[in-house]
Amino acid sequence: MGTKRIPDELAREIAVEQAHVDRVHQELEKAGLRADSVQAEGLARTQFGRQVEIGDAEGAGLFERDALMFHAAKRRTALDTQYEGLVFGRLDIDHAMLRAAAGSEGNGHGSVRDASGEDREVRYIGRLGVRDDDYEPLVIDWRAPAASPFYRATPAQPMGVIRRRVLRSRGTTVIGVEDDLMVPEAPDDLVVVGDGALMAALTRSRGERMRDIVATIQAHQDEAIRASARGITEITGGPGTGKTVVALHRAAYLLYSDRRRFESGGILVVGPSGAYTAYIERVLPSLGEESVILRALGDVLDVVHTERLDSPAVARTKGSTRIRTLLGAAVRGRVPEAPTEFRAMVAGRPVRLEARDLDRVRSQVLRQHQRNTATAAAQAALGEAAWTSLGITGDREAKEEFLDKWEDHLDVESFMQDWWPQVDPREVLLWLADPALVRRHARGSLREDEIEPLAASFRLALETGTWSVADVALIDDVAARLGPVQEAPQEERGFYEIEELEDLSQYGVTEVQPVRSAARDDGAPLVLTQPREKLLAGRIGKPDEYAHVLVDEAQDLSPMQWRMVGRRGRYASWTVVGDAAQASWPDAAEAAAAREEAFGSQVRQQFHMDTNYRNAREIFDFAAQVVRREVPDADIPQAVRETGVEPLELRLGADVLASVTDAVQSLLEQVEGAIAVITPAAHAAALAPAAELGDGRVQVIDPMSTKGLEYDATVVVDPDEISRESPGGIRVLYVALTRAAHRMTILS
Ligand SMILES: Nc1ncnc2c1ncn2[C@@H]1O[C@H](COP(=O)(O)OP(=O)(O)OP(=O)(O)O)[C@@H](O)[C@H]1O
Repeated sequence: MGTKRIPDELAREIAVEQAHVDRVHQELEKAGLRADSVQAEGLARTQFGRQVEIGDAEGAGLFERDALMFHAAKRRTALDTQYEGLVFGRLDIDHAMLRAAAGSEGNGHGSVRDASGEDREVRYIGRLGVRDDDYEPLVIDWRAPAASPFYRATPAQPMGVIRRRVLRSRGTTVIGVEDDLMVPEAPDDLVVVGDGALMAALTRSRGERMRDIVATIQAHQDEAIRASARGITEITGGPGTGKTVVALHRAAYLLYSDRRRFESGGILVVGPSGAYTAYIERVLPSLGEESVILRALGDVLDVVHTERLDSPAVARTKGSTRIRTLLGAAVRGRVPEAPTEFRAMVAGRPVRLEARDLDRVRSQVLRQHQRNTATAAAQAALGEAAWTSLGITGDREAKEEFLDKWEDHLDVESFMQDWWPQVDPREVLLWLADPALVRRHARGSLREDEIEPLAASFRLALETGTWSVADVALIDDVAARLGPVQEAPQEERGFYEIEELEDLSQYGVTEVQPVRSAARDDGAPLVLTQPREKLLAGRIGKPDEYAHVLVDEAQDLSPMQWRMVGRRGRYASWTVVGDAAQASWPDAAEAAAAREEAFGSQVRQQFHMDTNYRNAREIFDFAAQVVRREVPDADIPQAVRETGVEPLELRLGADVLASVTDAVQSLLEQVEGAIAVITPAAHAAALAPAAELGDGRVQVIDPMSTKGLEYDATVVVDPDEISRESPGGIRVLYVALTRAAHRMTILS
């Protein structure tokens, strides 16, 4: 590790690095001017067919591409002003050392020759690759093979690296450097400053958003990031081991290594909550990648967005595959309010079909078709049944005439509209607000004590106009059974009319009343104020499919949620991140089975993370002790950082808000960043005002919503109640106790 030097020396080193960073930016400005004319062509080439060069840092195409990509990225995100510096690393490599180690001629990667010696090479590492007019690399993309020693070199295996330096910048200004020495003694011309970049990064205060770790990725993390894109990559490890951040860097790496496949096929990242997606949303843009889709479990469908959670018991009923019996029967059953009898004169013959006949036809059609795409099949089958009901045998001509008339008959057409309507999958769930219907369709697959609470949850949806997070997977399941809702021909016409009308704006017509969709039957304008309308807003299409699916906090997906995510990754490779000891889904075996089904028989590779980078050792020891009591086989990592401050255990007074306020006030003085008050539902209302403390630095949050998040400090309120209220029990408490980086106060 490095030794501290006098500030003068640090200033000189910073000035050296600043000169290089300036040069990179000058070059980029030039490249920017050039890129304007070639960008479109260059990007097109990247997407269609120059993949051969990727992975070869020497390839001219790579750098050309990178400069172009950078240009695009610059326009989109202004990497340097919003994030932490385009150039963040420097390697000083000694090729003689490398030759001695390998017994061969170096690795031949593109290099910047150092004037001080033939064998010395300086290599700069950055968020994207840039080269100068002579195609000399000024910065190498962190994902290129030539950047790999930056992450993999260790004093035991230096890979030719003498000194690894991390540059810290603000905007385009270098404000600090931190060195790690890979050889026992630095050569005289190499100054070593700082105590190592990792510790410096870990000690910093936490903001509202997760930061990338591109400057300090550790060797074992790098292996998972650069692992093969094929099959299923599982990343496990205890709290704070960097699973999430590693997985996100892996997404950026996959885009780099096979841009054509992953940009056009898409990468989907699924996380537990909206708070989680908001927390991680900066990481990929800070690496220059914006094409990844982030979705919380309540947001997987395009038209339903929800954060509302069911009670644990109802969520458990909805998450289990047992509910599929109910959903299947509901989809195959009668549409409530559909007519139960058909009567008409067809081809001069009186036809009468009773409920029994109608049911038989429906069952027969649904054995072979999805309801929403089977209207024609249902009408034809009904015609056959109608003819049979007349009891006429052997008269083929009469039958043909009858079926011809049947096809165009107005009574039949209007009957079909009521009997075989297009069904939105969400309506099926609303039918289940009736407990009698739930009981009938469940056919014993649900316990009696599950039925009324389940039905009540759909009545609650009808009252509030909101779905729950667990409902989303049910809607998706029903949608897969029903098939896509077919748009009525009139609606299509309405749609075109609107488009045509929109053209009128060119002629000065500014306000357009769309013909159909903006008016309800009673003529009132369509404003989604009715809960039912809110619940059914938008159209549920076919699920999008992705080339790669990344699931974080995978231990929490219910079996039904695995099926939902699985529908989006049927042809995908996967990265799956989780820690069983933090699970809130109680039935691990059932979830595992659903997960296996989603993965299919693809090859597996596994990576295990065992260093906790988040929690100070004192905080993590406390949490580990708690979880070990009930989960003896929990995967417990080693925390790397100490603060010398033990968690503070205090009594929760009768006035809970006063107790929490005192604790928060004290923490506000000790840390600079975000503080969370993690409270069970029982105290949530009383503690809401605590969010007003500390100028937006304090958040009051329930334990489940803290999954994947972290803070400088936390106040964990009533830990016993936290484990009592959740079916995950102590595991959820363990999550709550592992969110703080620097300070934790527990109010028992
Ligand atoms: N190599 C690294 N350099 C700097 N910081 C790191 C590194 N690895 C991890 N961290 C930091 O450690 C913290 C925990 O990382 P992360 O949230 O990815 O862990 P996790 O394993 O997903 O945790 P949990 O399971 O508790 O949600 C983050 O602040 C992350 O930035």
